[in-house]
Amino acid sequence: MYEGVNASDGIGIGVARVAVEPDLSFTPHVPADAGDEKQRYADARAKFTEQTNAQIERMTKTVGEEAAAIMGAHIEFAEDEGIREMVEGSIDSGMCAEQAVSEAYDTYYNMFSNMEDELFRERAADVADVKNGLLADLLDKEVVDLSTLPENSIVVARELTPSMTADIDKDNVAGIITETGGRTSHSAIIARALEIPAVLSVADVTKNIKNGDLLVVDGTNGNIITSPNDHDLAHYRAKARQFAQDKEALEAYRGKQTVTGDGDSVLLVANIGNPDDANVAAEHDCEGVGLFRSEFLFMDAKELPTEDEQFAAYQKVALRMKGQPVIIRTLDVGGDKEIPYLNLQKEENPFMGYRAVRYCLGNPEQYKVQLTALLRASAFGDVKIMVPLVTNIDEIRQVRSLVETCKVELDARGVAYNKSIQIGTMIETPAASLIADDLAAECDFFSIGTNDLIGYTMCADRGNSRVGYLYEVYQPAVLRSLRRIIEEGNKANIMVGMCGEAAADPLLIPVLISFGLGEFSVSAPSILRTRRVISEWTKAEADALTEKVMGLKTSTEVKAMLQSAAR
Ligand SMILES: C=C(OP(=O)(O)O)C(=O)O
Repeated sequence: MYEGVNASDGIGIGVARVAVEPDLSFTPHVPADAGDEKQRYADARAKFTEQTNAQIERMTKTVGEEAAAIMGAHIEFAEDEGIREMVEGSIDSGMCAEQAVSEAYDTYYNMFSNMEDELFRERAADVADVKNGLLADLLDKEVVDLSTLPENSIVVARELTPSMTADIDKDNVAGIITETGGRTSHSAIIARALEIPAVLSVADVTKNIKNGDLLVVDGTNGNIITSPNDHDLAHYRAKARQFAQDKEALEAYRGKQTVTGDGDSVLLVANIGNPDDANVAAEHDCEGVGLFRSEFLFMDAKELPTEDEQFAAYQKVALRMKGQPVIIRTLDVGGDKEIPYLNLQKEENPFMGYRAVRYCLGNPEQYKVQLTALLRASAFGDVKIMVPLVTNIDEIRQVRSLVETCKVELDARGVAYNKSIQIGTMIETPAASLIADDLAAECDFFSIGTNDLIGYTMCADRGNSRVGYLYEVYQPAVLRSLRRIIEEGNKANIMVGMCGEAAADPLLIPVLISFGLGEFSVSAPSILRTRRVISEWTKAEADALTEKVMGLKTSTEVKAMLQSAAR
């Protein structure tokens, strides 16, 4: 049995599929027969093309034709006549197919990556992908394709990136295990959004678990059971049934208003990462979107999305939410979110570095493209702009000034937008918490990003399990910060929401009700459960518990008291 971070609830029983990069090393040799060697190369090309065509077909259904078309370039490079002649020439002169393919594609890779034109430079990545694909076929190595997994697969990976999950077939994935990441890492957020049980931060799991191993993933408790016996299987099957029944019982909260036990309304909205997630959120009965992580649009692209591309994505969400609020966070790049084509310098301490609003304000022309797209989308719904990683008033003022410039430009273009679009800030740094009173005077709303706020307050990385005992929302320092932010926002009469994962923590919800949180933004699958927990607490009960909790001195005491009070 392995223990890890319980990142996404539920029980998954299935067979391991270890998604590691295959070892594509080979020993160059002189083939006995050049004709046979050319045939191996031809077979590898045919197999690669067939696999890529199948992938294009699947992606067309899941992510649309445009995104799927990108894969077409892979077929072009696999079948390119110039490259083919080069490979076959090398085979004729005595090279094995692996070496001939490797050298030919390396030549093209170097040629593309040294070109002036950015578009051509980007082709270099396609060339490298095709080389690896052909080598994998020649060496008979399996590349795990997450879109074609057999039923009841448990994906075992070092980490789960947004691009890996772009075409994941969630119906066939029974569980996820990764070597890195905590409850608020992006692997965890993705797993919860897909409602796949997940256990993260299990060291060396890609080495210790083998393809085909039978596994149980207990995402609720953070356990992985290897080689389960009949007794284990019966036990976990019963737990899985119970989990499904509990989920079914939550259906009673569908279509209901979100109110506390004594009838006070709060807003219950969803966190999303792409426009299609808005459909999922609506299916889970959200009351709007409290956080659209726009950086996922940028991370899934090969170059900066244009104004029209961004507008189309934001407009889609605005239309889907039919007038309900849609808070879109501007590009939150940096830290753990890398966007290779932005070519950001490597930094000693990326979480403290040139990221999020700092990067955006440092690249105002690029930022204006996003702000303009957001303004245009505001003509189609209640779109609000949210700024990440704010630490001082100047940043909010500069964003406001850029938004005003974009408005003038849109007026000149005769394009419609909401003239009084709201601009708010994430509160996710201790600095923002300490100046929450001043920020409240300059912002239309707050949304507390507890994922980062906990990390920055406690100086503890959310993905580092060795400091996991510090990375706790129940730490008194964090709770005092939350109380202060909510109080200052409420004093200024602006909406105060929370889009960090803590908003869906059933133990913390009474404390948040007592502090006066007005909006809970949670992952789509957490919506009904959060509505139920909110309905279980009256303000007076929440206040009584919170008064006791705020008198405690340690996170352990706080958690124990909240657990003993849980309904
Ligand atoms: C919601 C947050 O942002 P991220 O996308 O970094 O988790 C947060 O920090 O709470």
